[in-house]
Amino acid sequence: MFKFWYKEFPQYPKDHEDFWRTRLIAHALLLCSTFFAILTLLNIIYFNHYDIALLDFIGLSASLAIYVWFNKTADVNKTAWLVIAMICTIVISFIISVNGASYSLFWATLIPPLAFFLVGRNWGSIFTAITFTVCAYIAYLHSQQSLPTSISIGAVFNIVEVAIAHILIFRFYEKTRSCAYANLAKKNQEIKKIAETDTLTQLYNRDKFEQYLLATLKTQRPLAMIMLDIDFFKLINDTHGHLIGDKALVAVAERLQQQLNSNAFFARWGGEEFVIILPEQSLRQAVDIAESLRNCIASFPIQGEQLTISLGVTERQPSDSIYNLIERADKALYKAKQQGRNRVEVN
Ligand SMILES: Nc1nc2c(ncn2[C@@H]2O[C@H](COP(=O)(O)OP(=O)(O)OP(=O)(O)O)[C@@H](O)[C@H]2O)c(=O)[nH]1
Repeated sequence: MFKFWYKEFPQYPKDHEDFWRTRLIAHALLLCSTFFAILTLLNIIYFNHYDIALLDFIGLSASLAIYVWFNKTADVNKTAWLVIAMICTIVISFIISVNGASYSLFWATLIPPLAFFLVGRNWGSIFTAITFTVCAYIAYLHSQQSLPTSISIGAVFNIVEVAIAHILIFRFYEKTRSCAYANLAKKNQEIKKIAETDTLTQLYNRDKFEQYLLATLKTQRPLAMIMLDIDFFKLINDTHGHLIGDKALVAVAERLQQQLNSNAFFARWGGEEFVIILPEQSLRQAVDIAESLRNCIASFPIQGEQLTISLGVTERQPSDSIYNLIERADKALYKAKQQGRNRVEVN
């Protein structure tokens, strides 16, 4: 039973902004259902108020239906709206049904924290204003009609002041919370980018490449891989120095990137070696792409030197692990180097 109510939503992990919202929705719906179930039974068995029992039963069915829908769709935003609308209706109808008895007005104080957290600061302000306006209006009617449980006109002003204070405090609180989450999400994005990017070329780095390849291999879809290396790169460093060598590496990476289409996953393997994953491509197609890459480097000088690259190509076999695949591409590259460089070889 509790597993059902406290279902984990994998799309909202602990560091996700909506993690605690999913918890609050589950708790609110659990409380509403329990509350309505008890009231339905009490009204049938103890008070014999069948019409009120029917309303409570409708409340019970609504909270259960919302929960089932929430479990199915995991749509936090829409469910948050349904929950806050339901709870506001319950609170307002309770206040009206007991003709604004002073104890009932305290229940209105539940609305600001719930509404601000569930539907944000603008709608939170509106829900709070509506609920407290109803309270103030009822208090005002009492003062006009001089009912036995009459609330003074001063109480009306107090309710309005409390409403404004609630709105201001909860707006501030909600703004602080949402800004903190937005900053955290931005920083997490930046850290993720740094962790997966090669600082020199701005391509993906080897860690990211291995993660990507591992995930792609799990899909059982065809793919081809190219491993390439700049020929005699040591000479560039020795002749022009490492800074020019760095510039040449960046220029090679940019030129190759321009040649590849957006489906290709291009990463720096390390040093002057690069790797490319070509999803949904056969060996034949990958060899054509490798030839076009070889050509685009060999056609124009870079940093005043005519560079060339050697490339090894392989395609995925059904039983491949990440290591088999890399090993075959590496062997093909070794063959290209052995056979004279500036060429494409297959394994
Ligand atoms: N400038 C610069 N050089 C690098 C970088 N990473 C590796 N290298 C250099 O790349 C060179 C690679 O040399 P080798 O492994 O001997 O290979 P090569 O000279 O390219 O010869 P072949 O691969 O056999 O064609 C070394 O001089 C490394 O210092 C880098 O980030 N920047």
